[in-house]
Amino acid sequence: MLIIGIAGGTGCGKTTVVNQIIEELPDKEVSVISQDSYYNDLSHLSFEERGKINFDHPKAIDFKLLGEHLTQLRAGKSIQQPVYSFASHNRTGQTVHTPPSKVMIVEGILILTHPEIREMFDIKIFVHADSDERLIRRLKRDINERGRDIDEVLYRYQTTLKPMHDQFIEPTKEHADIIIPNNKYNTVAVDIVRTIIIEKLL
Ligand SMILES: Nc1ncnc2c1ncn2[C@@H]1O[C@H](COP(=O)(O)OP(=O)(O)O)[C@@H](O)[C@H]1O
Ligand SMILES: O=c1ccn([C@@H]2O[C@H](COP(=O)(O)O)[C@@H](O)[C@H]2O)c(=O)[nH]1
Repeated sequence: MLIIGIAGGTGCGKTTVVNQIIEELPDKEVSVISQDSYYNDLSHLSFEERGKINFDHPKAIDFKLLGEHLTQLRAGKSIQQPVYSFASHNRTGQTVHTPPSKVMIVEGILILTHPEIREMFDIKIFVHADSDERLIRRLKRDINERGRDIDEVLYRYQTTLKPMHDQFIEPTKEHADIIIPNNKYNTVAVDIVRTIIIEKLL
């Protein structure tokens, strides 16, 4: 099994890059795990209380469960990946059956901050886009797809997102084996990563 970790600040294009990489690859051979699925279970809190959580701090992530799941997958066992709802800031209670595959891609803003999780990746990738570009993309995406308004996105950006990015996320770039510049769509980098994966699948 080859486990690839793909990190980078919000809006840098991680999900887009992952989708581009797997587009032409056989479904059964490559699976994706999103760090978003491993936000802590916040069912004990009200919607208002959940909305005040700092979702950009490493403590917001259930790294224990993510580590257990990666260990199970490596041992050839399937996992039940939780499904997360950005609209309700919580796990939905549903899960996605995720079997082990030859290549597992794990993507998320904070996945390279945790030493033991980092150790589990055979290849570590950091996707880079400038912060103004990321903010523009985040505004558009969160308003169109995640049920947010402009005030919510800008408030979160100023209070937690930017400080947490500078403190925790940007420094993990130094752990990366590959840095993908993604201010513009980067088909060359996507092709290179796909080639590495195809070699593993042969
Ligand atoms: N290279 C790019 N150029 C322009 N827009 C992009 C690029 N990559 C991603 N996007 C757009 O930016 C938004 C955020 O991308 P996404 O892949 O969800 O980022 P992330 O998963 O890193 O938060 C999406 O609406 C996506 O379509
Ligand atoms: O309930 C939530 C949980 C997380 N967020 C924000 O999501 C991003 C991480 O996701 P990306 O897809 O990498 O952008 C993170 O910056 C959190 O602030 C949220 O808004 N609500």
